[in-house]
Amino acid sequence: MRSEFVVPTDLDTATRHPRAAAPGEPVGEHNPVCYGCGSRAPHGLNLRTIAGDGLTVWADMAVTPWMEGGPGVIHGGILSTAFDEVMGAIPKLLGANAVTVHLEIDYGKPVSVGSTVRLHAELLGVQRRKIFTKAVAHLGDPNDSLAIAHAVFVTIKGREHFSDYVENSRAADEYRPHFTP
Ligand SMILES: CCCCCCCC/C=C\CCCCCCCC(=O)SCCNC(=O)CCNC(=O)[C@H](O)C(C)(C)COP(=O)(O)OP(=O)(O)OC[C@H]1O[C@@H](n2cnc3c(N)ncnc32)[C@H](O)[C@@H]1OP(=O)(O)O
Repeated sequence: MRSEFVVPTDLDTATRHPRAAAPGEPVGEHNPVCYGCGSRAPHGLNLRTIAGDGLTVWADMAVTPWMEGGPGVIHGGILSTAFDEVMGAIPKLLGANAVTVHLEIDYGKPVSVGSTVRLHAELLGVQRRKIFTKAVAHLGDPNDSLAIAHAVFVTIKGREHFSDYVENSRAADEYRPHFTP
């Protein structure tokens, strides 16, 4: 599948954080009301991302009727969200808080409503605050991909980054104590 994503050659060393989720364990939600991973997000994807070996993660997503775009197939934006979410778990394996600055998707085949898609993401490299990732969506054979995604995440200081927005959160009452000086 065609992709023009470029990863720098002068990468930093990247290692798994000693307290990162062990392989086979859930990486955990970064916000309980997150549209992608939040267990309390009423209309969300509720994705449960699992740590893989090394700097990899995976998640399964059942493609349900509300996800429809073209007749009988998933909307590309939903798949894009799922990719963003799963690749967004890679910084957590590094012990970092990070947000997406760049996301691109190559859609290779339609994804049927009723199927269960596996999304498998890996770290491509780290350079300063930038974290480069790749993910593949497939139905069981990673070599037979439905779509491929690439993303760049940039590390942030969570408290500073979200302080102007936290009052808009559904969970503002829970967050507010962490943001009060
Ligand atoms: C105690 C309680 C605390 C609780 C806290 C909660 C913890 C939760 C933690 C984590 C939540 C994760 C949530 C994930 C949700 C799923 C993923 C999403 O949907 S994320 C939403 C969409 N993304 C955004 O809203 C980002 C918007 N962008 C920004 O805010 C800024 O761009 C920011 C802060 C990320 C960077 O801005 P700068 O001013 O700090 O830094 P500059 O210098 O511009 O960029 C740093 C490096 O990144 C490169 N960069 C920037 N944009 C790039 C791009 N589009 N493509 C490639 N590289 C880019 C730059 O070239 C620079 O690289 P060089 O080191 O100089 O080489």
